[in-house]
Amino acid sequence: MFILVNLKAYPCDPIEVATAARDVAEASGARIAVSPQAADVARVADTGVETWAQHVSPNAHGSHTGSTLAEAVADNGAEGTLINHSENRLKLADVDGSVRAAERADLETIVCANNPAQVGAAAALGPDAVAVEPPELIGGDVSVATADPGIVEDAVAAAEAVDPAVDVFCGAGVSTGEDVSTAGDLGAAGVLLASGVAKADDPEAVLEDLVSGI
Ligand SMILES: O=C[C@H](O)COP(=O)(O)O
Repeated sequence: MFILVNLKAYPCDPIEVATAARDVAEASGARIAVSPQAADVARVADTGVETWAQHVSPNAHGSHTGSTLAEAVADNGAEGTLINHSENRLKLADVDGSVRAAERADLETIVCANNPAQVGAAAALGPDAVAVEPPELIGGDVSVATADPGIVEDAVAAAEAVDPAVDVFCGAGVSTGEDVSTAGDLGAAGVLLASGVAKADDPEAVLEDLVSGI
């Protein structure tokens, strides 16, 4: 199980979380990555933790003010990128363009989706993985795998029907090792989480609990 921590725009210290994630990953052997704000990618990557961007733009180099180039985040240490999110919704053509941009820059990709139908559409674009996240459960206290296990199972089936090579993650409300374990039992290859770590008083303790569920 891959644990990907999205820091969103929370007012946490990205280096504190990155250092904790690096240490827990090294001690446990678990795969843990941190996805900071674009401006923090380089210094988070400098900690040695696996680092992901929160977004890359569909465009390549050129006259594109305000874009986040896949090549730029890769050059600054990112190994992968999220694409699309309930909080940063893209048109399908832009999701496709961003997956292609990430491929050009050798970034691993996870496309977020709100439901199994979107998972199928996203899987057809050939990312490495898709993440199903019911918007109403994001930022809450109850894990998607507990509140709506059927959506995880249906997402796994939807991706499998389109492209069995595309892994399925789940996210929303994940904060404990038991949540990780339950997600794995439902067929998820990993979890995407944010508030459980980014808003924690002790991020390292939460990460240690999360890896206990792998
Ligand atoms: O990208 C992460 C997800 O939106 C989950 O967020 P959450 O763990 O705060 O529910």
